[in-house]
Amino acid sequence: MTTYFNYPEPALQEELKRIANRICSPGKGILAADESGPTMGKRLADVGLENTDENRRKYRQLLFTTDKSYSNNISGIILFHETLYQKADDGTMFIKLIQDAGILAGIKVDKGVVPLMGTEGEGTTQGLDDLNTRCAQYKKDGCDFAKWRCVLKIGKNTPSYTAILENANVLARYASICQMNGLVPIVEPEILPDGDHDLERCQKVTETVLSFVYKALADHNVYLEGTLLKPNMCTAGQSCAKKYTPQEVAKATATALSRTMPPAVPGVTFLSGGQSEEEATVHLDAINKLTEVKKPWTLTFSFGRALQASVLKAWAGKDENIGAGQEQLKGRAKANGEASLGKYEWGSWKGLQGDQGLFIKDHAY
Ligand SMILES: O=P(O)(O)OC[C@H]1O[C@](O)(COP(=O)(O)O)[C@@H](O)[C@@H]1O
Repeated sequence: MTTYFNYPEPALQEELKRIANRICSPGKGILAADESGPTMGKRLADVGLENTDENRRKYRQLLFTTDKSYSNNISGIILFHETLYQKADDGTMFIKLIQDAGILAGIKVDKGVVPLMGTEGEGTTQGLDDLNTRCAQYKKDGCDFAKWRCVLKIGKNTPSYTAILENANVLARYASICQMNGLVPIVEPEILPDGDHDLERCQKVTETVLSFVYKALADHNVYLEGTLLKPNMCTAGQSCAKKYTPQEVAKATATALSRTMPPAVPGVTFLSGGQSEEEATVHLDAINKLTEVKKPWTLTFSFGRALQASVLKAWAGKDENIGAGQEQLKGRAKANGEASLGKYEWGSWKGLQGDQGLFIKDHAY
């Protein structure tokens, strides 16, 4: 084994670091609006709408025509391929609306989860084959960062060594291809909340998974200052009888990160993973308020469901409700922005969806 390797050229390092640090601007986080077609179909069905191109476009238009003040709390938006090339009613490209609001555009580049043979229902994420070409095009088309999601399951025998190793490696390979093309990779090894495991088990699995991820990133010469991590918060399984306080969740989460994640990484952008909107905000706030564990990174949000559930409910597919939906987006984004600074007053913005859980069983895809 040789220990010789190169980091990216200085100009590329600067570019990647600049993007990652901008996403981590104080009081800001990411709106994950990158739901794939089938996932968006479920969201639209919840408000009685058909999963058509036009309904998806109209919903995303609502998000991106929110008045620019939402950029006080949103530094980046993750898009799905289709959305990147869609336009508003007046012909303006969505990506232009996003950039004009001072927000960075990101793109989901994975192509979904496929089964891993010989495992107990585990999977890996595909999409590497043409990734280099796609990343080069996305950069040209205005994207500054990318996202790739892997899923791991907690069970008696899972996650298996096979799944942990394979998912860490595919994330590292994805990250290196993104960086070669000037895109900051958001590395997302999501440990699903399904199951009756307790908080400690989730913390231990998170520590193991993240230690493999950072070993793989090192093995692939990934430039850590130009990456972001999108992990699950450490919570007990959805069907665990024992309930934990936000402070306990915060301590488990911060401890798991402090044991595995290098300080060179600028930030953590948590996924919401089926928590209610308010629960995800309170947990993020508790993590930032915690003082007893070292946290040398920005700790913020990259929520999908927990930023959009109230928006969808307020909109309900009706033009006259567009403004009401946008108010929900601004309110929740502001609450999460405060939480990313540890300054959220719990319960001060319940939104329409508030405490209602957003859990989807086996949310592989
Ligand atoms: O199943 P899909 O369509 O890939 O969506 C998965 C979703 O999971 C996320 O990674 C995290 O979303 P949540 O915050 O709702 O857990 C989103 O970015 C993405 O939209």
